[in-house]
Amino acid sequence: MNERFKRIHIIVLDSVGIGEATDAAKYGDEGCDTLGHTGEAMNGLLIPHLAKLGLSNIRPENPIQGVPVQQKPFAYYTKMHEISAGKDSMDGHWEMMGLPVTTPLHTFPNGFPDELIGKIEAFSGRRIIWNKPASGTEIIKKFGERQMKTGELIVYTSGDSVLQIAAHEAVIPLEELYKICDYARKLTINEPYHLGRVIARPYIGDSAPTFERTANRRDLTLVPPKSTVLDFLQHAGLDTLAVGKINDIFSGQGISEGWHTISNEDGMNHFIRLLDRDFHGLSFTNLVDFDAKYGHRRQPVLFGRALESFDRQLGEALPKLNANDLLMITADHGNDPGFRGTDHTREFVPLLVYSPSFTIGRALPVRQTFADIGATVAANFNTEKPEVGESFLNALN
Ligand SMILES: O=P(O)(O)O[C@H]1O[C@H](CO)[C@@H](O)[C@H]1O
Ligand SMILES: [Mn+2]
Ligand SMILES: [Mn+2]
Repeated sequence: MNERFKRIHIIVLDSVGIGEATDAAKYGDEGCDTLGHTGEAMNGLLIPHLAKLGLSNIRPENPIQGVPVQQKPFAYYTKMHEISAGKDSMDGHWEMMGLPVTTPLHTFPNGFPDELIGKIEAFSGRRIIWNKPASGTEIIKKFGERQMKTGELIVYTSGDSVLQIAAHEAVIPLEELYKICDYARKLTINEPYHLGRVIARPYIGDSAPTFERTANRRDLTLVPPKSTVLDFLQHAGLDTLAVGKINDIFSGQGISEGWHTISNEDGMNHFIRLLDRDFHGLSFTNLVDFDAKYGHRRQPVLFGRALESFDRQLGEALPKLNANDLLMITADHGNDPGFRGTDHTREFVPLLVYSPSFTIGRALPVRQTFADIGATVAANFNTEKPEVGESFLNALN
């Protein structure tokens, strides 16, 4: 096979956007800027490896605080528009793999219809409480102790297309929670629901102040309705290795091996171990703590510290890359911890593209869709091409 890189690695910094998208107003998100506001809250971010790759070069007119614009960046750098009709993880990741989500998924700002709730109650034999938007950590503080007594299911949603069920692990065993979520998933695939995800949200603890969500979270997405670049790679006999929630996001489609992780640190350790493995194809890693632990919680300083920790681990990973490796660092949407509300924000996402085979990095034109990533991967491995997306492989010298 005549290919440029033997291994391509994509790392998705979940929700690390780089400033409002041109269509941010449509989402009520004017003024959002995840990286900018995080840099300000930190009085400067200490992320020397991302800096050297050229993170601030993406917007030299408004550099991220603490991240100097480089004279000689190591990576090709740019930002990407999202064309999907939503700003959730599924939209972002599917689009990266050549399948933008053009029919908007439905959201339920007033809660789910009685018909659906009734069916889940009948199936589970448990009553449902709340059934409105909420922050997941707040809702277990509010209703967790009650759930421990009654065994009711806490159902909540958000600005995303999600139905989430919070359940204390000692009251509603994991296996039972997963079964209920599976059932809810089947009911909500088609119209009138067309829901992006059902998420199992288990937690532990004795009382409200000690409640803690566990890594047994499971995201049940939709099966991609068409093949993605992951499928094309798999059909071509290449490895498609998924770290973190990638496997869930694609419902396992086109993924040869997948591993759940418990934290960003665990995800990066896993990625670093994969670099020691002689595989042929794609590694695809999602680091969700930025989003789940800090973005939705609107904690800019903790968000910033998580970026600094990531950067330290990136420093361990970079020397393990060789000339046959291509690394792309990007994000799936924004989630500005300095913004109002608790939802994702419609932003440009950064794209840093690095290989030790490059002599120097340069600016790439702003990408019109995240699908350019998938198109580039497909071009590199000479597989079937996605319908959407333009490869930038030839721009990399
Ligand atoms: O508040 P928590 O439970 O973290 O939920 C958040 O996580 C969901 C999935 O990313 C989002 O839709 C938002 O609701
Ligand atoms: Mn996400
Ligand atoms: Mn999120």
